[in-house]
Amino acid sequence: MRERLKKTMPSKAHHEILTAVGSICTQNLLLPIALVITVVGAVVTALVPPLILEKIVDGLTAGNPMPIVQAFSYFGVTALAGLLESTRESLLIVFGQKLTHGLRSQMCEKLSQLSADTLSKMDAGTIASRFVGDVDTLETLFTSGIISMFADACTMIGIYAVLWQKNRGLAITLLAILPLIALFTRHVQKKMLAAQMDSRKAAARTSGLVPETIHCIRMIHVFGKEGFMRKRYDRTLQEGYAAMERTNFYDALYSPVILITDALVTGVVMLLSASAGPEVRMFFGMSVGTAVAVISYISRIFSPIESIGMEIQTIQEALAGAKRVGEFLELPTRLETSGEAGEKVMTELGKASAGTDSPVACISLEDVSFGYEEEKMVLEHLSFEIKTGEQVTMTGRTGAGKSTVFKLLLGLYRPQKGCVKIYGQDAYLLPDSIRRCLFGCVEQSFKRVPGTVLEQITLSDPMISREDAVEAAKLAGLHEVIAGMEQGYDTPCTDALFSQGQWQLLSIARAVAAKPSILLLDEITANLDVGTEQEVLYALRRAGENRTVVSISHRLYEKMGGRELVIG
Ligand SMILES: Nc1ncnc2c1ncn2[C@@H]1O[C@H](COP(=O)(O)OP(=O)(O)OP(=O)(O)O)[C@@H](O)[C@H]1O
Repeated sequence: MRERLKKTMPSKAHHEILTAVGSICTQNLLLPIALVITVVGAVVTALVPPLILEKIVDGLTAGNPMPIVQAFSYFGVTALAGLLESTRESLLIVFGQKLTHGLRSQMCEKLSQLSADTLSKMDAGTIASRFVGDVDTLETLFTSGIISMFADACTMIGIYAVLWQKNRGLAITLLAILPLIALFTRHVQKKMLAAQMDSRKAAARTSGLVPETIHCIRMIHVFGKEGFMRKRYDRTLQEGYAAMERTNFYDALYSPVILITDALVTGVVMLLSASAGPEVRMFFGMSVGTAVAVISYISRIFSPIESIGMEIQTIQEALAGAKRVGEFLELPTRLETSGEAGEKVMTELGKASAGTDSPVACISLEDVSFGYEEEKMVLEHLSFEIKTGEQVTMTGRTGAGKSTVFKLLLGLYRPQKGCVKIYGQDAYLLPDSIRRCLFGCVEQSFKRVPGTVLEQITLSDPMISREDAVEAAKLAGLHEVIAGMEQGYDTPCTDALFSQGQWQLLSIARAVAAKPSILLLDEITANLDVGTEQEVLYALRRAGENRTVVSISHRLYEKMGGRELVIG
């Protein structure tokens, strides 16, 4: 199994998972200790009842009276074995829950550390399936998979040791059969892994289609693409069913083969033990009591093998999920941010707002070259400076990289060459808290978050008070509209609440609520008619006072005023 684990998981992903599980175990140290005690205890106590039964039956066949103490101890040990087993199951559930909770917390932390570059290459469905299905299968790997398999292996070894003492002929027969069963098990294991991997891939594709469909639902209806989408769903679902059927086939094949072998071995051993030949009896002969115990043990040695077959399926499925969680945990994170750079920016910002002359430009790009992919550069050798309080409009052909410049200013990406500086510090290294004080962004369309109108403006940031939000809405010219609603700022936000222009005003309110010193405006009037555009421009003029404003606009340069900066 370890070999399989190595083959199916790249070593670094493997290491990430083991580290995560290790730290969860260390935080809840008592739990794994109690688990080991109950697992071993359940295995040992389960071995004892057939031995007591053997003594009772041998005594009875010798004509002795029923030994009450032995009868009670038989029931007592059987009850204890059951109790330990159910305690083990309960502890496994608690352990599994701690594991999923701990893993999801670590994954959430990882998600917040991922760079925009990494995130933009992943689709929402893939990330969601890592957090939901894959983590659940990882829980199964440790609870119903590895731990159960360990318990079953201990049971098998224990039973084999007892059988070796009781009936050497049977022990040797089993020794000959077990490698064949192991080979058969391994064959089934390989086939199942392949089917499970296909099944998980198909499941991930199907779950990725759901958010994609919701995102594009209007376009799908407008262009009548329902049939096309249905066929895509059908295709991935069919792939999933086919892979699942292959898994079910091997699952259905495995159990009967093991059960038939169990029956055959029991029958043959009983026939041989009843054989008249003294050589055969030397190996297979036994008392009636031993025969009762041996029958009980034979069925018990086969049932863990059968369970191991079931556990193979669980482990195969879980390994595929574990591999994906491990790959997620090893994704490259953003570079560490620098508190020192943040402090320096705040000092310069203080000087700038006090009107003190500073040699440091608010924004500077120094010979910047950047491409989302190494071989396809979007910006090459770009240099410019923007001073505090300047109003700059970036123009240039479509695809020249204007929006990309914004992403670099926001520190979402780092250029391959050159440096992007905000008040003299590398934009990529600025802590998020500083970035929120520095930048307010307005995009072409408003990105609504679940919640009230107030939450659209504050984004639940504890640093932005209700008063700040109201002030921001007044500046954007939207206060009267919001105040006129029945629940005012506490109105739950829906798509129908505002018109296109009003959404953009709300976007301006969101951008200025944290009182940033720089406003970044990306084609914010692109979707508006002339009347609404005018209204948004008035709001922008108010919002832009005493701020550095950098806007992207194909057609508004004349209306926005300020300096033109041609990109590309
Ligand atoms: N996340 C991304 N991954 C890969 N390539 C991207 C990504 N975002 C943008 N690009 C590419 O970068 C180039 C510049 O895009 P960008 O949006 O910066 O241009 P733009 O000047 O703002 O264009 P427009 O005026 O049409 O909005 C385009 O070729 C685009 O395909």
